[in-house]
Amino acid sequence: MAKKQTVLAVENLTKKYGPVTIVEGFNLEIKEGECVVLTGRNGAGKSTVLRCVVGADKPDSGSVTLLGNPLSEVDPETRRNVATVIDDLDFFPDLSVVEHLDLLARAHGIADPEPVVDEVLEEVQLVAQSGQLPGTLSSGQRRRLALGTAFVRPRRLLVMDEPEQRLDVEGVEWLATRLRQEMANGLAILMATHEPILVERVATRSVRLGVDAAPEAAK
Ligand SMILES: Nc1ncnc2c1ncn2[C@@H]1O[C@H](COP(=O)(O)OP(=O)(O)OP(=O)(O)O)[C@@H](O)[C@H]1O
Repeated sequence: MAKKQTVLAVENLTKKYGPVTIVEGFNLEIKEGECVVLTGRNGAGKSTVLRCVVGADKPDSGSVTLLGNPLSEVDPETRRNVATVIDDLDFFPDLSVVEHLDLLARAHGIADPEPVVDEVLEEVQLVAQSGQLPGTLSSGQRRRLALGTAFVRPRRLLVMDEPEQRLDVEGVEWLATRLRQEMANGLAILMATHEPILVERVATRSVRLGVDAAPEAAK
């Protein structure tokens, strides 16, 4: 069997805010088809790690490597392999749901986005809302749109911060199933979550951050 490629490697990452050390000496490796879940109490540093991984925040020391290239230096082609669902507030206010998905797909080189956009709209259950502007969606529908944007574009690594937020029970079940499919297709996933269903059904490994952190058994 072919050896699985390492998609993300984090080595010895340390991040401080002012004098306070939030994350110290953090290491992580995620290969294709694996999902690592970050758990821990509020303020433990989960989002901080994710922000450093996607380049939204700069670590004080340590390195983040994506598909073998240092994240700080990676070319746009490599960066395009990272899909993120960190926030669902930064939509274009004047673009409809379907226009958002279409734009995202085209921006990432999908020449004929219609089939994948239609499929994702169906899956995130926003067909009836496809012509609406983001500001008119319910909070759960906005989260569904944010998740949809990750699935209309090419991706090797998916980074998500509490993707379960504002999803209904069926939505969380759908997400768990969808993420398992993505892993079967070789996607690497890193997510922070407080949702036990995602930890139990999706995680290959969970890593607990913070002062109460204790090593957790690999599943
Ligand atoms: N820009 C910042 N300036 C100062 N402190 C910050 C900043 N961003 C985060 N922190 C602090 O870093 C710590 C970790 O925050 P982080 O958002 O990573 O936690 P988290 O584990 O994601 O928490 P939650 O489960 O509540 O989402 C917190 O104590 C927070 O107050």
